Amino acid sequence: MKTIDELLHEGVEGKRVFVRADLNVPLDGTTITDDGRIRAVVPTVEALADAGARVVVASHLGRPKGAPDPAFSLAPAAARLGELLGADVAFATDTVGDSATETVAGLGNGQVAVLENLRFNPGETAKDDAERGAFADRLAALADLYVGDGFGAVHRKHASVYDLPARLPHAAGHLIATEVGVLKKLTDDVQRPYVVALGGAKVSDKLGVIDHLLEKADRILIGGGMAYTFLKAQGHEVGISLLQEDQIPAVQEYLARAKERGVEFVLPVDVLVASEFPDLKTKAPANPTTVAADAIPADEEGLDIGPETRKLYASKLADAATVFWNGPMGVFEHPDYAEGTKAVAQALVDSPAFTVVGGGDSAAAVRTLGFDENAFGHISTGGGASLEYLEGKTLPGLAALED
Ligand SMILES: Nc1ncnc2c1ncn2[C@@H]1O[C@H](COP(=O)(O)OP(=O)(O)OP(=O)(O)O)[C@@H](O)[C@H]1O
Ligand SMILES: O=C(O)[C@H](O)COP(=O)(O)O
Repeated sequence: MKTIDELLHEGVEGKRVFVRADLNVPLDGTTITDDGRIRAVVPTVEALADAGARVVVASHLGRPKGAPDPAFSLAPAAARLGELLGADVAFATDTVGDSATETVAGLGNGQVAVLENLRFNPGETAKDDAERGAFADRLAALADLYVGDGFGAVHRKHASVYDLPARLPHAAGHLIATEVGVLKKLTDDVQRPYVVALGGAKVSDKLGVIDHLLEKADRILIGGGMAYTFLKAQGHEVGISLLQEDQIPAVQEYLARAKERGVEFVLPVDVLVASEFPDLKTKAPANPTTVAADAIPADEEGLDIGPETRKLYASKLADAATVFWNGPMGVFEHPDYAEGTKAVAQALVDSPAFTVVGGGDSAAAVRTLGFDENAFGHISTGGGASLEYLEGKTLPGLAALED
């Protein structure tokens, strides 16, 4: 894979360089609530601009339906990028239309522009190769070179991620190089004990990675909304907790395989429950109660791990040499259900292990709960991308940069 350093060495002055970033940041209206993904692409944009390139930054944001939708505009992200660079950043109000063409044509050497959300065009995410290719052709007309640096989106076979690099000389940016370097350590030469903490809500998305981790990890801690499918698979009632009934047989198979292979699976021993999901807007007190994990009342749902589980998980993380953590332990957005996530984050901060946090929500949780991101070994900008990398899948956006 050619690196951006090689590209810079060859010279980029006056060249139009298309940087595929992942500026898919959480927004509250037009306010960015966590700018981690924008900060992560700054070194690449800065290096190119300093070398005199005309930098065209492009990204998706959210999942608009292939047509312009102001709620998903990249304008706030473009403004934030300008603040971080300390420079004016031009903004094109479309992706391949007149605004994009004029904005790119107006760039001087060392200047930066951001295009509007790539997913406003149906060609970006089209399943049909020809439709994606036609959009990629139009994007290619805007640039001379391509730099892939949107690690969070490399698992998507989308026009700007997969088809465009085939049409332009290309290289990997600094962020992709860092992310791949760190995640490679977890797949190739991991230091043991290797402990994995998994939480969050998307059980079915994460089963693939558990399948893979059974071959790699020494211990797997399960929390968050995932825990209830595991508790149910062990024969416990889980009330009205998040449950993926169709995944129970797969989970049972994993629990059995873990036993055979000597991989320790750790499940919550107690949980915080309430009869309804908390109000995340008003954050009104939720008054949860603590119950044993095998005694969840029929009309209540589990929303965080309990105090005994917090202690247990901290002790199970304490002797690790490597930790990978994906997914919050509870509904951390509400203060009454943030303690489990805080306890795991604190255990990682206290640990001498090499710690990697993966997943958009987990990374945002770490920052919004007030932890210093430098206290972790690495905070990945990839959610699905980091999981699919660990699963050993071929990621279209990395494969496209290989040749
Ligand atoms: N017990 C629970 N019941 C319901 N939802 C929960 C529970 N525990 C955690 N969650 C929710 O899970 C969500 C995060 O899950 P998700 O699987 O998306 O995490 P992630 O892997 O960090 O992020 P992503 O994959 O989106 O990058 C949070 O919004 C949190 O409120
Ligand atoms: O948030 C993410 O994981 C990436 O930006 C990819 O977004 P997507 O899941 O909408 O493709």
